[in-house]
Amino acid sequence: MLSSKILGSVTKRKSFMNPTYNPTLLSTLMQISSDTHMSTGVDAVESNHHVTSKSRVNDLADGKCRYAGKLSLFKSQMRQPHVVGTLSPHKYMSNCHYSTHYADSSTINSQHKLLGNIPRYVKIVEVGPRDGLQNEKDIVPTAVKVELIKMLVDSGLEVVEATSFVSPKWVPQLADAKDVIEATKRIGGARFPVLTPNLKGLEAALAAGVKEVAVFAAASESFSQSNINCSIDESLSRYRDVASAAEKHSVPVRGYISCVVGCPMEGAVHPSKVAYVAEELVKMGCFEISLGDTIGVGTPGTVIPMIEAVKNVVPIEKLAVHFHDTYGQALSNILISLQMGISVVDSSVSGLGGCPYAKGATGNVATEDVVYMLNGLGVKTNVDLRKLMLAGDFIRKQLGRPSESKAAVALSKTTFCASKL
Ligand SMILES: CC(C)(COP(=O)([O-])OP(=O)([O-])OC[C@H]1O[C@@H](n2cnc3c(N)ncnc32)[C@H](O)[C@@H]1OP(=O)([O-])[O-])[C@@H](O)C(=O)NCCC(=O)NCCSC(=O)C[C@@](C)(O)CC(=O)[O-]
Repeated sequence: MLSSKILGSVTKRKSFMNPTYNPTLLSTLMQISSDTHMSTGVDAVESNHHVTSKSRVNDLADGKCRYAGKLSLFKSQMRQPHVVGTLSPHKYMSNCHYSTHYADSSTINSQHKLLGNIPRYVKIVEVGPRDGLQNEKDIVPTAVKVELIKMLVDSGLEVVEATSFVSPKWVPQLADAKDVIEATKRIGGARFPVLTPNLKGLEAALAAGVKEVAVFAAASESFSQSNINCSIDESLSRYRDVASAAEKHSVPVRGYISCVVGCPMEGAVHPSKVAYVAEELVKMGCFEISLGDTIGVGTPGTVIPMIEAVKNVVPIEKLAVHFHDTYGQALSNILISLQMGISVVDSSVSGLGGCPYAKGATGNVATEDVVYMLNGLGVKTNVDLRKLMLAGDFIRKQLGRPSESKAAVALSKTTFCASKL
């Protein structure tokens, strides 16, 4: 029902991109595209290209040939050089604005129809230092983890999941959890939750001075066994103990659910299984439930029914989404989740990540890509994309491989050199 409300017009329209059939939608898309490109264009450090583009948008807004005009503007912007600079702070920290301004009232109306439910503010939960680095082949030095966390906080992220108090035999990459937490006390300025799989983990986290924890269950039995060595119900019983002990220390507990649409061993996961675990986690006191597509197989077609099932038992305000991007579906899944009323998104700088117990799963959706999309939608995040990219650049250099963020790669590349044209 809801899925047909949200997706109905998409699936029914044959000529989606043809202005003859759907001028309003095309106009919306062109506006988003042109504004998004404009935001890239604003980064054209030494050129005034963006000024020209912006005034042309404004001129076109009241013109008769709106669709044709915007189409040609879009095309011309696609051809235009965007000298976006490199990540050297000198060039990159220029006068960039990654925001979107809508001038055209007709597009605002159509946007309202398509994007009306999207929240004005989205809280991003940065999971790179934990979810990202837990999966690295080589153990990342503590000092690098701490510098990364510092840079992420500096970019404006208000929640940075720092590490896990799990068995170092299972996840040796995070065996330095205590030292990382000690260092976060000097950083301040954000919340630094950690994962705790049992009372032992909680006790160690509390002793280290942690102020917020997360428990992690699964909607698939096989994944629960391979990730935490117990069944779903056994894990829920452990987490009840963790939650009640945490409550005594006034420490908030977040709940994760892995494999919300698919499991690497069992295949498709029924939404009712996710709803069951979500309800139990809320009953034990979790303030937020993060719905994890651990292996990144979801599409809006499977994510919508899953969220519908969960929101029947858990208020939507308590839900967060956590998408991996294995199949390139993460941003579309995030967009649909926002349309359904969710306003908390987990992501990982530079697209780091994967789960050591989910073979083949690639990283989380890149935080840079999420912020870029949200900026394009005019949704506030309080994250400075330039500074975030510096954090991404720092960690990718440390790891010795390129960023998985499409936005970061595009924005940091000099794709054309204006002087050569
Ligand atoms: C849950 C356990 C501990 C069970 O592991 P187990 O082997 O069944 O536990 P055990 O109670 O038999 O203990 C075995 C040993 O571990 C020790 N131990 C036991 N607990 C702890 C602890 N907290 N901290 C430190 N040490 C601990 C314990 O003391 C003992 O040490 P030994 O006596 O052999 O020397 C283990 O399976 C584990 O640590 N698993 C962690 C797995 C993990 O971290 N996975 C990745 C995070 S989840 C994820 O990434 C998904 C998510 C959240 O991002 C969302 C998504 O995308 O889906």
